[in-house]
Amino acid sequence: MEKRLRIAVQSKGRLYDETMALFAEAGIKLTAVKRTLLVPSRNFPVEFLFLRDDDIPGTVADGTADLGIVGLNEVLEKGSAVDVVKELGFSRCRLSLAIPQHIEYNGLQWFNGRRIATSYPVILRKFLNENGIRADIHVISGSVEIAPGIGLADAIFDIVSSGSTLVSNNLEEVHSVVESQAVLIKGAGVTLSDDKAAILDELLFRFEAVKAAEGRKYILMNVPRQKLDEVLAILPGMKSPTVLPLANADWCSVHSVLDEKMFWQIVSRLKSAGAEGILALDIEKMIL
Ligand SMILES: Nc1ncnc2c1ncn2[C@@H]1O[C@H](COP(=O)(O)OP(=O)(O)OP(=O)(O)O)[C@@H](O)[C@H]1O
Ligand SMILES: O=P(O)(O)OC[C@H]1O[C@H](OP(=O)(O)OP(=O)(O)O)[C@H](O)[C@@H]1O
Ligand SMILES: [Mg+2]
Repeated sequence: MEKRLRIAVQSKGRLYDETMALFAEAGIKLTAVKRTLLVPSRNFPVEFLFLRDDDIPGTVADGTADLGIVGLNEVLEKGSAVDVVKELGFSRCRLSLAIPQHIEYNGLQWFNGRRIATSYPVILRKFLNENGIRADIHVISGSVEIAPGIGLADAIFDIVSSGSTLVSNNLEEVHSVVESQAVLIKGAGVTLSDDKAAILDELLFRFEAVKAAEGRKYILMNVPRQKLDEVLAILPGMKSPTVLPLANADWCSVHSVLDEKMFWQIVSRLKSAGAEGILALDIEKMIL
């Protein structure tokens, strides 16, 4: 039987969409089986094991899945024997301590003797121990941010991203403990078979190509030959911009790749230097 790399992914929730989008951009398609736990790809030797995110680190650690995609926060909380193979750059958030607004906060000592509600007791306990804080940890599995408002706790330790959940619950972030993002994990110290290692290499190669293209634009413009040097001096090309002749010999077409942010910084300079018909196109993949 053909070897497939088994990857545990979240079945639904915040990680699901971006995880599936990453595989789609990497050209990896699923067979159209809905509501199945184990779904093979129809064009790449992987199969997806759809799970709740809490179960992903353990499933990878015990070898049921070869790889997993999960938030680093869950990896740290579960303490499972897994290694991070690659940081994937999405679902960025942090685990932070937050207290009711308008409380006079005098630093971490404030937490001494307080009750802190959280779904991440392991990470919190470790942090408190390291900082010599003795506090009560009250474990709840969801809606942590309402705990202070209903008198269940004095403070919370929870996921923060934009901070809007805290604001709408009259809470203030006072200390960020862990930065998290989605990560690709494998069993700690596990050596994959040659077949599976080759599939993982190809997967990582494709993820790199997708990532390299993110935030980059392919730009094209028409430039009078006389102004070519001036325009080229403005462009920070990957290596060197491509210059192509046009039907009108006085003009040429200049192509380059640049950061989207950079595009806005230089577009008016390119125009003033004589460039016309400037186009900026999305890049789907980029192999460096
Ligand atoms: N607001 C946010 N912004 C960015 N990333 C987030 C945010 N909230 C959570 N995450 C990340 O996404 C992961 C999954 O969040 P989600 O809310 O889907 O988890 P869940 O409710 O525990 O899901 P499951 O049903 O699979 O157990 C979190 O562990 C965290 O890494
Ligand atoms: O800082 P913010 O941008 O507001 O994000 C933080 C919130 O996002 C997550 O909840 P989510 O929205 O996934 O809802 P949930 O409580 O159902 O998990 C997390 O549990 C926080 O409450
Ligand atoms: Mg969960």
